[in-house]
Amino acid sequence: MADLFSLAGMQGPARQELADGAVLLRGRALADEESLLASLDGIVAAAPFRHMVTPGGFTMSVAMTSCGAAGWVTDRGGYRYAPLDPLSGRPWPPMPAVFLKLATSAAAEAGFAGFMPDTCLVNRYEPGARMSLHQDKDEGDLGHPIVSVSLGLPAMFQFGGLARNDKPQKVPLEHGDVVVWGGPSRLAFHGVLALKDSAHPRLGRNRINLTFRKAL
Ligand SMILES: O=C(O)CCC(=O)C(=O)O
Ligand SMILES: [Fe+2]
Repeated sequence: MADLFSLAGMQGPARQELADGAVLLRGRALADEESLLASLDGIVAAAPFRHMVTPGGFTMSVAMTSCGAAGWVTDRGGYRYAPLDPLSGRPWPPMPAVFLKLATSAAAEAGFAGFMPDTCLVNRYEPGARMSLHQDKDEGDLGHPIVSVSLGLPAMFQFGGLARNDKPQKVPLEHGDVVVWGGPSRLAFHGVLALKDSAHPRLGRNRINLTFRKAL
């Protein structure tokens, strides 16, 4: 008999509350897979992935690009949102309609109706790449949630509390999963453990993460 678990690919319930204001929507992006990947190709052609440097001088293992009215950048001068891609000196590629529709509808499902992101950070993890525990706090108004879409290789997401030393839960994320956090969880510490090597049928040895935010 087809129950919720078999429909969700034996991964557990389609919707999982991680904390107050934080929801995992399993497989939520799968229906838009083809148009998301086609749009992604367009973004990367115009604004290639690059490994940026932290203010402390470390080169990030995750390669990044952005689309939308601003892009998240880091260099020796700090973290910030920039209206122009520093590589090209031109505006970032526009946010594709399918990106915006997925982000706004997933946010609404998670309880954040009216979310209107103006930036999407595109993260590319190759095997071994990781993102250490951090808070997203470079945005002007922390009243808006974050919508995070996972594509390609599976990863172990860490979702902690509001203090750096709160023990994070380990949340396995797969192709098509969407995590939304805001409200009381907006400043939750989170990160991604080093990506294990394998191959994804559509994205090869890569995990792509789309992080939607209202930055400006
Ligand atoms: O790759 C992820 O799942 C998280 C990315 C993230 O936390 C960020 O870009 O700030
Ligand atoms: Fe983050």
